[in-house]
Amino acid sequence: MSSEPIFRVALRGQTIITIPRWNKGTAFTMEERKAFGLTGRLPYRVNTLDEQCDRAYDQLEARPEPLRKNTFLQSLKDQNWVLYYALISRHLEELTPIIYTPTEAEAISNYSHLFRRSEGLYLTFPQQDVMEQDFLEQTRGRDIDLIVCSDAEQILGIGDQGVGIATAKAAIYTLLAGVNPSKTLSVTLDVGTDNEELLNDQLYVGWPHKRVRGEEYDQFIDKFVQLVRKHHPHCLLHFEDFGVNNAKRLLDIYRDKHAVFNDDVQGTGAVTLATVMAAAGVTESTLADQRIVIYGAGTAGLGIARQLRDGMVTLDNISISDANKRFYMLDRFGLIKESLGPGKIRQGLQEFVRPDDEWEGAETNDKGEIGLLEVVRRVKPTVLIGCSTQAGAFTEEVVKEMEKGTERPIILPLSNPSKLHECTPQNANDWTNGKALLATGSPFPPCKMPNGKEYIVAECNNALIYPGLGFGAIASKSRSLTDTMIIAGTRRLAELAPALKDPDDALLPDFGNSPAVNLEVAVAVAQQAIEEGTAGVDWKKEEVREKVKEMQWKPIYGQYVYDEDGER
Ligand SMILES: NC(=O)c1ccc[n+]([C@@H]2O[C@H](COP(=O)([O-])OP(=O)(O)OC[C@H]3O[C@@H](n4cnc5c(N)ncnc54)[C@H](O)[C@@H]3O)[C@@H](O)[C@H]2O)c1
Ligand SMILES: O=C(O)C[C@H](O)C(=O)O
Ligand SMILES: [Mg+2]
Repeated sequence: MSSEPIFRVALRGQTIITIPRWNKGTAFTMEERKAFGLTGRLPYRVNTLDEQCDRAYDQLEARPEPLRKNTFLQSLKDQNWVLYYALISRHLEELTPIIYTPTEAEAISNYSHLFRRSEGLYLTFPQQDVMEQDFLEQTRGRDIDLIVCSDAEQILGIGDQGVGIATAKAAIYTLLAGVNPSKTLSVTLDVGTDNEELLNDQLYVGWPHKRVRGEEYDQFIDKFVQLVRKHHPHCLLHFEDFGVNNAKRLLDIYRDKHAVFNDDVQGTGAVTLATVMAAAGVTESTLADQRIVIYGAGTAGLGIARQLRDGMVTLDNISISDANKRFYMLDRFGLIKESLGPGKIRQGLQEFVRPDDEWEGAETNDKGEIGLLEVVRRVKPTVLIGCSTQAGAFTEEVVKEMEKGTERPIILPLSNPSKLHECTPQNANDWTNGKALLATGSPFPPCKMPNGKEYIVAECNNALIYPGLGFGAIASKSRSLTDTMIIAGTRRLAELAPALKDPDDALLPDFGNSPAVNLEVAVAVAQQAIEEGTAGVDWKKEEVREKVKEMQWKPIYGQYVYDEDGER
């Protein structure tokens, strides 16, 4: 007996082949073609999904530039979801960087010029009087598990792009965790842009207006969040690439009221904690043993600091104030120290401010600021993390200075896309004679070690964990995604680090294994949710894995039966 799922579908003819959720193209069987009025709409030959993947892959390979591949895959997604996800799943390591980081950054910065077809929901500030109608137009009667939203103010490291990103992040949830794409919604919250180039571009498709800020902005966001809460109280609401003054602030406002998740704060914090845990395993030290310098104290920098700090408190049993002392944060005014004053010390950073007397006699610039080299010289960090968007900030001098103070420097240049990395892994490897333990935000090829061997550079990108964190919460019908659920997922990821078996191996599992890794994370998160009473299911601990697996959407077609009362 076939285990193929059966779908009862109420659409026929031209309609069914133009809806990507239902379209099978040449894979509609002869029986389906007859039942759905398709015999004359398709050429004779019935293809398997494998054959369709081979054809699409050949077409893709005919396009040499990554951006053209991205455009091709975008149109495939507009035509046929199963084929799109099946194709990418079969070439995961090659094609994830095409639909996601780093190529997606290029696609987003060219969004208005590459624009072909709209995707998801666009909520625009001047049209907010019809926000609820627009929202219901796309969600009425739908069972929504996940909403990914962005106001596109700080897209990766490329800044204010007006519109973009939410759709790529949602696709990764499906690809790597198995979130059903028909139960997701990507939302662009268009509140304008301060990007002059876009404002002056006749072809810019977003609202050509300066960004709305302050109370008006907050009211707009609140109106949207209240709609989500009213119509889909159980869905996970994922915030992506909001600006530094909004990301953490909005998370704090809404996290007690709904299951919300900020990927740049929490996802980045989690994947970085797992990486540092694995590196500490290699150096046979604890988290609390580390001296950590974070260069770039914005959304990601603060999220990482807090997550690593909470990791020390939970896993190493030290007090919060002791843990805070392990951190040295730098931003555009150099080291974050007391005398910078509140104007330069952002909300949330107070816990990590260094006392001035600790820095007496330090080398400063003419404004009294203490730079990275001096901090590294004095602190002798064991961990150096970059999330500053400043390409090349980890210079040879800085890295060599770090190497003098620690045997295995843990260096994580996390700024995306690739061209914004604080240093290349190969440079860090060369400058430390192969001693550095490395992970980067975007994919990089392996480093050549001085002994001729290759060192695999782990990809410390939140995509290795956020799909699993989110799916764990969705599957267990959790009312919130708590810090303890995030720690549970992070610990599971850290346990899977290849470096724990072989210290010369990568600090994180390979991206090619990311679906299996995200499943492990989702199971750990769901188990934790059940244990702490956040979950809305009453599964026994030992059945969680099977239940989570059963809920995963897979890119296979299934069999269609025509039914007037069926799905649309
Ligand atoms: N690897 C990942 O998973 C991951 C996740 C999130 C963000 N990121 C990357 O991290 C970078 C920052 O993202 P964000 O959302 O935190 O942006 P952000 O704008 O909130 O933070 C960037 C910070 O860097 C600071 N900065 C700018 N110039 C500096 C300088 N010369 N010296 C020191 N600090 C400087 C800014 O003042 C700001 O505080 C981006 O490139 C983003 O792609 C990576
Ligand atoms: O999008 C990514 O690749 C990771 C992260 O969310 C970022 O903003 O850089
Ligand atoms: Mg992001």
